[in-house]
Amino acid sequence: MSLVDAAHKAERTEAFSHIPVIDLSDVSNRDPTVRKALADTIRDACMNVGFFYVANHGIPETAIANALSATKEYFSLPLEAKMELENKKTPNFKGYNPVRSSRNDPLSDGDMHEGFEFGWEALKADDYDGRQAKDGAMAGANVWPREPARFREAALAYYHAAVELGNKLFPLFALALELPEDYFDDKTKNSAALMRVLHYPPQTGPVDDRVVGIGAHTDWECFTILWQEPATQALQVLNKEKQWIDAPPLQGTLVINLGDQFARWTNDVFKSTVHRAINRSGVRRYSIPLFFGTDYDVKLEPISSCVSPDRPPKYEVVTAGDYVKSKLEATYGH
Ligand SMILES: O=C(O)CCC(=O)C(=O)O
Ligand SMILES: [Fe+2]
Repeated sequence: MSLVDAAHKAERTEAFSHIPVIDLSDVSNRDPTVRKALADTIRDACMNVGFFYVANHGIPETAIANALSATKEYFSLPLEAKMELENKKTPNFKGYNPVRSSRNDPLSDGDMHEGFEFGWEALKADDYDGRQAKDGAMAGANVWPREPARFREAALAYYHAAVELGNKLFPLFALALELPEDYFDDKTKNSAALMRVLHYPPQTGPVDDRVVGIGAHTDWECFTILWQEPATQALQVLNKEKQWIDAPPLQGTLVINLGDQFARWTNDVFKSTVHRAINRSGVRRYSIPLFFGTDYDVKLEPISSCVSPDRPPKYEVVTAGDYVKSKLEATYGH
């Protein structure tokens, strides 16, 4: 069955009611049969849900624990200290955004979370490899808080581990789209990956739908690798019946969800699914998404096998950088 036929079939099947779990133990296995089987499972999730959990993802628990403890300490600083690096003062919104300053859902009254964002940077500052200089419209050096002193190193160590995982997933996404495994290699040379650490204060009592942790939105890049705090339900994913399906944290897993760049490349064969988060748990919640995009100069043109006479191109062609920049400006620039 062609990709387009498979997409049409998926669009006719029942709305999803749970998020699948995919075991990544074989992510580096070179056996073509094993890789094809893994890619098929990923393809089903990408066409039907746009979200899946990954188990045995290979990111060391210590990298997660260090990033989390530095994040908690950072967010516990006084607001004035955090506001020194407010993201509106930096090119392309690197740095800190306070509670209610972002609108992921343009119709909302501001997201009930604070965050801190940064992009690619070598772990050792003197290993600068020039990648940031290739970001064009999205250029903007990272900024780092003075306190806690270990924040930069802990956050970047996790960032690099997540980018490494992302680099292993691109060949499987290519295989799932019946493309050569190296199809995305020349489009992902500069690691256009943005990471955010997020803190959601608890919202108790009646919650106004216009002020939730993060309002209903799709992500903008190819895919997101999301770590969410154990034991705290907050993330919800919208199915085609407009039902919110809970995506609770599952022990030892990460969530992978597709974003708009993949939806545009694949003419919606891969789904960029709407989601939101609401923290009604009564305690603070933290999460760490890494948004892995294509290089900012790449044009988001539909892949030919995802277009047919009965599935004409759905999106106008834009470059990845212009797309992400316009979304950043709409989300923070008001
Ligand atoms: O915190 C979460 O679980 C979701 C975060 C998210 O959707 C985002 O930052 O785009
Ligand atoms: Fe998101």
